[in-house]
Amino acid sequence: MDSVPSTSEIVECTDELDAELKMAEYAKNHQYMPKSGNKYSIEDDINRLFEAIDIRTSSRVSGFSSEIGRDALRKSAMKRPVRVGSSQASGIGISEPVSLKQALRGLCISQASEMAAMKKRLSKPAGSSGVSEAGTIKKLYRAVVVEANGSGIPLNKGKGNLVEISLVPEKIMSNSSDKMTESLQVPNNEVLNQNSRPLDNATTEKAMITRLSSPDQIVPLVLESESEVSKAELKKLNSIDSSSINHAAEEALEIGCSSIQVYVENPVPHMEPKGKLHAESSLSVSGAAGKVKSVCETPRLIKPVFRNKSFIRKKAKHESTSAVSSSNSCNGCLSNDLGPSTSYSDSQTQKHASGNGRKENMKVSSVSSSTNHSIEVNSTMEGSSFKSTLSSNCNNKSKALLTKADDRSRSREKGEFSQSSKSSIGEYSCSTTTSDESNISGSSRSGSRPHMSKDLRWEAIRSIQKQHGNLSLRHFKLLKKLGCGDIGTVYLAELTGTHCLFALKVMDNDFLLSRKKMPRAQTEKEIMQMLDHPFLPTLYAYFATEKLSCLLMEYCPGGDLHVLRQKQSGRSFSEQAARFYVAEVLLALEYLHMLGVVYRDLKPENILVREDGHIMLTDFDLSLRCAVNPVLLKSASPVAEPAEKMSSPCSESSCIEPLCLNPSFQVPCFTPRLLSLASKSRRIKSELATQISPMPQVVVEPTSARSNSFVGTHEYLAPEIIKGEGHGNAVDWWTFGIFLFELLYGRTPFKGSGNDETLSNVVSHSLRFPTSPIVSFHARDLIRGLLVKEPENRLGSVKGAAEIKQHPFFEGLNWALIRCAIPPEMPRFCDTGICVPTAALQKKDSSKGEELQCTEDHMEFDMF
Ligand SMILES: Nc1ncnc2c1ncn2[C@@H]1O[C@H](COP(=O)(O)OP(=O)(O)OP(=O)(O)O)[C@@H](O)[C@H]1O
Repeated sequence: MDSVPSTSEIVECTDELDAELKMAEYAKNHQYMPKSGNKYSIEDDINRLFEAIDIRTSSRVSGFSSEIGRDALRKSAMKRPVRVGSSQASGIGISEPVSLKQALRGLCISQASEMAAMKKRLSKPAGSSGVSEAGTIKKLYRAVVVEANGSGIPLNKGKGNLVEISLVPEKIMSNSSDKMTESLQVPNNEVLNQNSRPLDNATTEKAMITRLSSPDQIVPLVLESESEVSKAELKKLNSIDSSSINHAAEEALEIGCSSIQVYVENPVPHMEPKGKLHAESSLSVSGAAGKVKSVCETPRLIKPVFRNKSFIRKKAKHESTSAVSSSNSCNGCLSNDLGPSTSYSDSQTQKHASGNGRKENMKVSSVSSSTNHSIEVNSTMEGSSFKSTLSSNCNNKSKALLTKADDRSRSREKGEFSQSSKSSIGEYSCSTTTSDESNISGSSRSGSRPHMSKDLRWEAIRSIQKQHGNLSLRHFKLLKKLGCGDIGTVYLAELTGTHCLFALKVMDNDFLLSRKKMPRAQTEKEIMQMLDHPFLPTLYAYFATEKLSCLLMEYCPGGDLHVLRQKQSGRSFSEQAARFYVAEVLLALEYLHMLGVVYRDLKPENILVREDGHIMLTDFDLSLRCAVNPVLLKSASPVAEPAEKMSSPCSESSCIEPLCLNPSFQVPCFTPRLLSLASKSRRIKSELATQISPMPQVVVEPTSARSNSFVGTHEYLAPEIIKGEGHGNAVDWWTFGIFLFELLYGRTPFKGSGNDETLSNVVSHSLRFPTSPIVSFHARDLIRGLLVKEPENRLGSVKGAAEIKQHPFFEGLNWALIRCAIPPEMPRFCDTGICVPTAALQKKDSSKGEELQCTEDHMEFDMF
């Protein structure tokens, strides 16, 4: 296991750069030194940033410099490439031959601006805001520096109005391993009837959260020794705060779990299988069904509106969105119906004919499930996890579905619903790079999450906080169970009185502690706190009681890609559809890598489909946190960039077609079209490339991250993980290759008859493509590049996502606007049962009787 330095390292081997840097250094020393102690100009900042990313020196300097200003700059520089990456992702790369300094200025200018703004704020008299100077500095410092105090406790406990900026984690999570013998389970059937049981404490019934004990569930195991998980970890988990992330431990004691209000009918009989876990609960899950009338309104696509719009049920005032700004659109307040709007109009979506205030009954039935097991090498455990279910919200009537978690039941749903035998290997050991578990830079404040800043759910949360203080479980109505994973159960929850819907992940602290899964829960929480990306979930709040820890997340109603794939003809996606999904996943992975997160558990089951048809990559408890350092590389393949640009079908600079690449330099767009032959095209591209000075490329990939953990999913495990050779970021590119393969061919390439055979195949079998369906050369070529067994030769291992994005398979794709592209498929709520005619539904229900019976044999209850 290699150790990874936590320092920034910029690699640039050209003399030109040396000269530039020397010039910058000279300029810094002779001209740009600030005249006074605190009067810095932007130019100064730029030069300081030069210094901060100095190739030679920074590589030798500790990443934890005690010199705050320098450290902040370095971290800013580290953060900066995230934006650069975004811009690359947006196809807004530097396209003209400019000097290195110009290029770096371009890269650093906003950093400098930020610094200038900060300094301005710093120079503000402390008294003006009533805050001490020290406090102000502390806040500002916090805003740009990832804390590494090891405690996980931010300097400011989120009480101020500090806008925090998520930055790159400096260190990897501490070595930890999970040896689990049991996982959370789910109830088979539950009915949460809002209507018949009005929300008040008098009528609140206890709900039970059950855990199934599925023989198929294999649990994460411990490969490496780990320090004992203790109460201290729980404390740490709960101690992290940020504005709307509430720490309600104290409050929890006050309110207890009885504050969870769930309306149920006919509680499920208490089953007590072997290895059961019992606990008194304040939640109850019922097996009987209330009924929800539902009207399916097929989504009418006018213009894709990105996120936010459908999880708030209250009628909202119109908010227009444009293609470009749609990601910020908040169409959140909808009707009083349960669930999201089905209209995709950018301007009229919020006008939902809802049954104003009318309460609905929900019928929760098991329809779809997918296995998503965790595996442990040294020990196995029973259990199973759930796949997403869809609670739909067609205008007046809705029927929510509940998935259940038994493999046997899944197998019986074959043909119609998802069935996945893929299991996540959850060994949680560790890594290499120095890690500071307290590096939590994220904040749940909407202000620090630009792409979600207009989301009305933030407002709803704030309003509750204003009225009641901290957010806690008592503020939510749990509408139905969405699924159950290794570390928690996810519910569809409504913030009472706001009509805002969320996915609420509830974790049992005792369970986490006893199963040594607390580190996983903490990892997930810490990672989610950092996220602010259209294809990654937003964490609205975290709160905890003595018994429970809760993550309040964005609700994603469209099921997962595994389920969706099963529904395709031939059980595989068309190439166009696959390209769309993998492209969005690629952007999500790129972003995660920039944050120092190696995802490690990519598979269709972990990719949820939003209401708008775009994806959301979830599940970070097996991810690896590590140091990531911006690296400046001189382009080794000057052809690549121009090639991408040459591939554009359109030269209109104003073109905003998502699938149209907008060339940023003047090349006649017809040229490559006229020279359609590949060889001619390549030659032209090559010639053009020589006319363009290749620019150094900033790469922000955790290329040196190493871990020996045995983590992943059998069919998706990279050879280096299986061989125990230690792994790094390249594992995500391997899994990305398997993922693309599965989407296109409907199966994974190395699957054997059993897990052992699968692992053996991964290591020793060469890649073979099925003859059917027909898949293009480019797609196969990309898969081939990704499924290279030696990680160092694998596509993406050096330059990360940037390398992969340049592959011809993605030719013509506008990365910047893919979030506005029309998805291959819009979630059809009917598919999940919401609009299924009664007769059909009854048929489904009766067909599930046997399955439920089987499931119950392995059911155990864990009452929170
Ligand atoms: N934000 C969400 N919106 C809708 N459904 C969700 C959301 N998050 C999770 N789910 C559903 O809940 C299920 C359980 O999720 P969870 O993340 O707890 O477990 P998992 O995905 O099985 O992974 P793991 O066991 O590794 O934690 C998922 O499979 C998914 O179906």
